[in-house]
Amino acid sequence: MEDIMIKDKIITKGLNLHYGTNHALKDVDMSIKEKAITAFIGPSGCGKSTFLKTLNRMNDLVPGVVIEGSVILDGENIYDPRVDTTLLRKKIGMVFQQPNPFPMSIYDNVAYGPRIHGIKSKAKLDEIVEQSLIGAALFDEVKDRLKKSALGLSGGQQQRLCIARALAVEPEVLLMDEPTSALDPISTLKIEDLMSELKDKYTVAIVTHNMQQAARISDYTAFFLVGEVVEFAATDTLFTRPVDKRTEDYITGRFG
Ligand SMILES: Nc1ncnc2c1ncn2[C@@H]1O[C@H](COP(=O)(O)OP(=O)(O)OP(=O)(O)O)[C@@H](O)[C@H]1O
Repeated sequence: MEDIMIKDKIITKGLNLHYGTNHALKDVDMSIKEKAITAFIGPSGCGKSTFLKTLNRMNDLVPGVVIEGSVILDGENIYDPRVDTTLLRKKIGMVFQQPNPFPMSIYDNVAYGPRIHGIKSKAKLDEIVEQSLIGAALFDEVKDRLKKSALGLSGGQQQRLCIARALAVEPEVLLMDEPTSALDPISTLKIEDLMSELKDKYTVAIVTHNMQQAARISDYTAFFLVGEVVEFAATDTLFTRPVDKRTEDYITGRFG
């Protein structure tokens, strides 16, 4: 019942991706619900990151890549040649495994995207920076040193800064590729808490190696195996009553 009422933000249909001769995604059909967290799990090399990156066309520039099928965002195929990828990536932001702040001040990191999109007013930028840092649960820790280098922050703070940087251009979807795998347990918990807050406003998709993390924070989970989605369900269902034997073997730690 619940599934019917929640809107699909992104739908993939018959999505295939080849890196040269490597068929990395095989006929992936999936729906990513609006304002929910969807997690992608599965053993190393099964295509989780590749799938995540197809959702904002980050694989386009990989030499030899061939992508077939469609990725429908709010009813429109993002692989339509008329789509402006800069605007697409404004709408669908991304956070990577290693925090990657630019070598500039905390303020300038967050203001970077809005400036590129033409915002010049200092008052407006000040407001965006503050709101984005608040949104990323970082403001209180950095409000007295906004002009200091972002590289002086801890790893966990840097990752929240990267989230603030993504939020600053007002995205609708946030893609996160193992955002906590380089962080200590306390920073990880902070990011997990933050993600639960973010889903009130944003659609979130996360790749994680950590099944407990997927079980803790996500609403839906997809289990990938060698480029295929073996099972996709509400997280509670997938972890307690998996339908496919391979899902059961994976979540009970029999392989992976
Ligand atoms: N840029 C690339 N060029 C060529 N092959 C690639 C590229 N990126 C990934 N692959 C291959 O595509 C397959 C899927 O990789 P992908 O990184 O999506 O898996 P993953 O499930 O995210 O793995 P991991 O959990 O180890 O990050 C692998 O066989 C990988 O070697």
